[in-house]
Amino acid sequence: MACQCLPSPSASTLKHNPKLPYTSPLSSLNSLRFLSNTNRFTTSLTCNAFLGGDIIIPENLEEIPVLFRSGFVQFERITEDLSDTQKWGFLVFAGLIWIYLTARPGVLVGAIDAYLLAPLQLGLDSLIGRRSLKRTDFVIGDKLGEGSFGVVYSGAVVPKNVVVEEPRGKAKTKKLDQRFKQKVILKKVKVGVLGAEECADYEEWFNYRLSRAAPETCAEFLGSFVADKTNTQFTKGGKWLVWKFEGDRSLADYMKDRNFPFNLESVMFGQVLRGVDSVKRTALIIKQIMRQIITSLKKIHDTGIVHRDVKPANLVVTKRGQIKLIDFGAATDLRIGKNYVPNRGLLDPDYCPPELYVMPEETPSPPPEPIAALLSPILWQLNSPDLFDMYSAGIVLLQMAIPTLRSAAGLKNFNSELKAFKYDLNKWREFSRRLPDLTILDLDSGRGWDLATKLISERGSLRRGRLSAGAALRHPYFLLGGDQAAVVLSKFSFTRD
Ligand SMILES: Nc1ncnc2c1ncn2[C@@H]1O[C@H](COP(=O)(O)OP(=O)(O)OP(=O)(O)O)[C@@H](O)[C@H]1O
Repeated sequence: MACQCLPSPSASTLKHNPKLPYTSPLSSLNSLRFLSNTNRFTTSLTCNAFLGGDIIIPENLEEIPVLFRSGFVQFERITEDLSDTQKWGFLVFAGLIWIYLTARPGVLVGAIDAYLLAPLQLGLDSLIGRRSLKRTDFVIGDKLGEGSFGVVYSGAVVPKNVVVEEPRGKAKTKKLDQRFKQKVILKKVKVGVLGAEECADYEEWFNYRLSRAAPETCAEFLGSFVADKTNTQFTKGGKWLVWKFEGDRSLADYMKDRNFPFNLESVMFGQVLRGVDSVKRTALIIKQIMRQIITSLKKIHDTGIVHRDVKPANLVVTKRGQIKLIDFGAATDLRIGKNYVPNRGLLDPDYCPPELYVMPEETPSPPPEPIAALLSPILWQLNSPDLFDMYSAGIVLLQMAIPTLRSAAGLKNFNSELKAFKYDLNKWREFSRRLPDLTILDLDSGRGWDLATKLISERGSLRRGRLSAGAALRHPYFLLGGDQAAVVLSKFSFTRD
């Protein structure tokens, strides 16, 4: 029961000697040894830290948890020939290495993901046939959009018992009928466009990576295929990426509606918020949307990924009121330097922060992946690349809260004024000629406005100067969780308006 360095007073001694627990940190720690087997072990180590004495070997190793026990025995074996000072030096060094490897963006977790989880995912996907999608598995519906490297279509999975006729003549797409239940989104990668295939490969890589690291933040990725023949829809050799259909409309679509944000109220909260005035309802809906956006950004930033194209058109709203990030074609993984090309700014100018790039322009091209990964915590600490997305999130907040900024022209005017005021939002407020309606942001002593000023700003000489996603979620704006309460209440309510 006892360890070698300390006398071991029995529990009753401690009880009958009122002085003992208070006489010294050592004796109080000593008394803790009786609380549990685990405590006995860890406390013995700790009290020696107070004493600067020997590392102790508990007499009864059976009584400490297996993991600790084997670690302890290993440690003793390795450090057998070292002096006490060297042993402590060794421990401190190991602690620092641990802190470094687990600091953002997570070298250790990244290595586990790259060398263990990714091959495992590949193996499992191959087993269940997810990596062997083919052209005939899908029907293509309407065109939804077109970006620089791909054209996006709605579509559906062809059920096993259904035979689909190929569209003839000019009818390039099919109307999706009742037979096709499982809706999907397909992105056709442009053939013959410089860099298109490379961008598509990156987008695929990011989708697989996020499906392991933070699946709830983005649209579910189903995989890719290469067309095996040419017809009205397909070009032989052309690549297609496929996602689960997550929702009819993006946040941009909802914001175009004059009824915004009330058109999202039932989606977000399951019902119309009764007994709350319209200004407060507006504020609650916007807060819930912002909370979801910033929570997702925190999760992807924790894995070292910066999205670089955060905007309402890239946020899909699901039927259950979840906001999902899409379009990772411009994303970069700064843990290993994936899709990071110095001097390449890719973002929509309306949402782009003044620094234009995630890293300072003088940052060199990344070294080979393992070395880049080892250096990434330093790079991340020095440059905080995640703050790039936080600026865009700030613009989304302003657009939702200030109706005149929701139109393309209104946003452009705002951006040129802000630039003239050197990205100082308070100056813009004071001197803007357009007298913006800031009612929503000024509620609760201006918490929303305060958050906006801390997201929309220059980076400053230390390259901080803006709130990270984690810090933003701790901002007083989010601390009053009325929106969260409404979400929780909606889960208990069965009435839907
Ligand atoms: N998983 C999804 N579920 C529902 N809708 C989606 C999904 N993915 C994309 N969309 C819809 O398709 C549109 C285009 O998608 P996406 O932004 O990925 O394409 P893009 O070619 O990169 O377009 P752009 O460059 O113009 O943003 C989105 O605005 C959205 O409306």
